[in-house]
This record gives sequence, structure tokens and C-alpha cells, in this order.
Amino acid sequence: APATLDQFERIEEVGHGSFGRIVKVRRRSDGQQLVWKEIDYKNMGRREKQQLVAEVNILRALRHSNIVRYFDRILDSEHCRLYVLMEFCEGGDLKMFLSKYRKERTFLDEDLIWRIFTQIVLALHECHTHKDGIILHRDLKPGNIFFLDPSHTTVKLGDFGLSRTLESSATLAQTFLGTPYYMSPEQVDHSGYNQKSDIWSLGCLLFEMCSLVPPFDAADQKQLNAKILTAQCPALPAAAQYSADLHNLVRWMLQRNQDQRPTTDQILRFRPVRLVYRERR
Ligand SMILES: CNC(=O)c1c(C)[nH]c(/C=C2\C(=O)Nc3ccc(Cl)cc32)c1C
Repeated sequence: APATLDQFERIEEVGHGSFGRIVKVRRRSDGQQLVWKEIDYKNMGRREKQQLVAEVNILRALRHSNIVRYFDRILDSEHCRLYVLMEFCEGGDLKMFLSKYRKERTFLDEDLIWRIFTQIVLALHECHTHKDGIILHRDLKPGNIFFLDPSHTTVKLGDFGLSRTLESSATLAQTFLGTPYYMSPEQVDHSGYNQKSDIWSLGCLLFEMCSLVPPFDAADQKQLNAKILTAQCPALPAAAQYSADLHNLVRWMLQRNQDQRPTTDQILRFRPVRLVYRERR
């Protein structure tokens, strides 16, 4: 039977993305902790509502240990709200995790970087090679990567595609609220988004895990776009003494020409990733 709102008790809001609030809830029947995402579709057009349903169905179809589990959805048509029930990730998001290191001025150990990065690649590989057709993430960033546990061992890719659904004016406005540091060159010059755009964002993510700042930064959108289109990929911090492998993989993913960027499959075969990945089997 479909879930209903009264089966859950709200505990607290844990996050707030461009799509809506993430609230920690407790299932009354067994005390299980979950989250739901509240999506207010009051201002959505018919096409966007159809796309939202399609995206939630994509979420339902994805089952992978490194993608946040979708459990159920609750439609409150009276208040035009959709609640998407998902797995509770007690360790919070990677954005908070990296900001702690930045504040303490310490770099992440290289093997921790490989362990986190490998899980994200495995999750993205599942999307890019999904049996029902390619699923693009479209919103890879530290704020959309979550730790299942407070020991930061297991990493989960947050939901995705919804940002594409909510390409209404609200979301676009929201998107321009947060600076899209990870936008690929092809997005900047409007030549379309594809898997290789996700790989660019993955490169920005790996760079930021190493340097604790994004590879391209600027005072405003225009200057950021110009940098993304022209600048070389900056070097990783020498003080961190990261390996040549790490430098090479970041440079490979941040190739301006998307044909020269690796696929998830090529990244999974990259030696240090393979070693972590083999160990995890
Ligand atoms: C301060 N907030 C947190 O520590 C936090 C915690 C404990 N959980 C979360 C977020 C999620 C969480 O716990 N499960 C999720 C499933 C999907 C999405 Cl998009 C987000 C989450 C956050 C942001």
C-alpha cells in the first residue's frame, strides 16, 4: 500500500537544495530513520510535472550501493506537494566534509580521496550504462554526494535529473543563486550536455577533493564562464604531495575537448581506481 504522510514523524530539516527541503523523518511503524524531499509543484507546468514523474521513475529504477536509495513517494495533491522518501545518510554531505578540512587547513589523505572518488565513479557508471538507457546526473557537486555513516566510509550519489525537471524559472533562478563552478565548456557555450559533461564535473569534484577549492573560480558568472572556456586545468597543491596518477586523472577529465575526456569505464580501469575497486569486490 502506498505510504501516507501520517505514517511518518518529522524530526528536523537536514538540507535545502535548489529543488526543495530535505527533512529527516521517522517511520512510526518501526522507528526507521529516512529523509523525504518536499517538492512543491504548485508553479509547475504540465510538461514539467510529466518530467518530474519521469525523473522519479528513474530514481526508482536505480538500485546501486553508491546511489541514495529511493523508497516511496507520497502525493499530497491538496497542497500540490510531492514527498520523495529516500535513504537517510547520517554522515551528511561532501561539501560540509571538505569545508572542515579547508578550515583546519589540512589536505585529505590520497587513499581517502581514491576511496571516495571510486564510489562516485561506480555510481556514475551505473547511470551512464543503465539498461533502460543512459541516465545523465547533471548535478555532480560536493553538496550532492552524501556519506551513509558518520565514519565517512560509504558514499552515496544524491538524486539527480530532478534539477533538469525543475528547469522552471524558479530553478534557473536558484541555479544562478549558487555559482555553477562545475559547468562544462559545452554547457557554457550552449553546445549541449552529455555523459562527457558529467565527466567534466567529476574532474572538478576530484580537483576540489585534492585542493579544497574548485578548479575554476571567479567573482561572477561571466568571468567564471570565460575561465572555464580558456584556462588550463590548474595544478594540484604541491604541499599535498599527491601522486602523478592523481594529477594525470584530473587533467584527463578536465580536457576542454570532450572527446578527449575518459568514460566511466576508462576511469574504472585506471590503475589506482581499479586497485580500490578490486579491493571492494
Ligand atoms: C546538515 N545536514 C546534514 O548533515 C545532512 C544529513 C544528516 N543528511 C543530509 C542529506 C540527505 C540524507 O540524509 N539522505 C538524502 C537523500 C537524498 C538527498 Cl538529495 C539528500 C539526503 C544532510 C544534508
